[in-house]
Amino acid sequence: MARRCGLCVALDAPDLATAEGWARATAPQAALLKVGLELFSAEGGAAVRRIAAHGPVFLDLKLHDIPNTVAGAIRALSPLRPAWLTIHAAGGAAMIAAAREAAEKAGGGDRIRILAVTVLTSLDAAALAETGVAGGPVQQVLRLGRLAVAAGADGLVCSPREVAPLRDALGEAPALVVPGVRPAGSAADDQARTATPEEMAEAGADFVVVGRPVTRAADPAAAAAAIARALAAR
Ligand SMILES: O=C(O)c1cc(=O)[nH]c(=O)n1[C@@H]1O[C@H](COP(=O)(O)O)[C@@H](O)[C@H]1O
Repeated sequence: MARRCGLCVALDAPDLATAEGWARATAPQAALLKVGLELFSAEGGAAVRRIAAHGPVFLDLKLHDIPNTVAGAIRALSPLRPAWLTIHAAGGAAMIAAAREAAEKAGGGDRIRILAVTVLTSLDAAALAETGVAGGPVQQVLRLGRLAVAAGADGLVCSPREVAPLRDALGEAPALVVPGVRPAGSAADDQARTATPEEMAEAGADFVVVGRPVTRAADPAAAAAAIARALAAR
């Protein structure tokens, strides 16, 4: 049976008023609302608290540091109660395990779920090779995905192209969260590994993350509704 795939709207705004306007417009279509580095850097924890009034929050800070520092950051963030929080899988098994432990200690039944970012969707094979990683994105995503799930990550962030290989390798349990999704005809922007919502339909993702195609549309509510319809029509 096909999984339900929800829309996560990336609220990448320079201020809370703009982000909250997008949240209000898109919340009826959105399974998650994402507060990322730009909004959090501008507005701090107030952004998470305010956006949480419109729907479950995915706090995307992509933590990447030594285990003790990441665990401390998660303790400090835990009063904000985001549903999901990102760390970088490249931080290694000990860092991922420390993140999971900190999330468990911080919180009851609705603890923060840890998502490990594998290979950023803005990197193509050549850009990845420049960082010293040979073998291409799929191989590296599988390597980091296996490591992260074994170390305690609840889910993974990957590009549309790696969803099917990750499901084959890791089964149904880990949540797969997929940015880089672009409706047909919309600009790729700085994303390198993309697919349309329709192409995502059967691939087995739990959430697609979409920012600019929604937030820069003339009518963000209509753009979100169109993507939600495309995801549901599988
Ligand atoms: O962790 C993420 O959400 C993320 C990981 C990744 O590899 N690529 C990626 O684009 N993202 C985020 O997903 C969103 C994509 O936004 P748009 O490119 O505007 O749709 C941004 O908020 C990015 O920070």
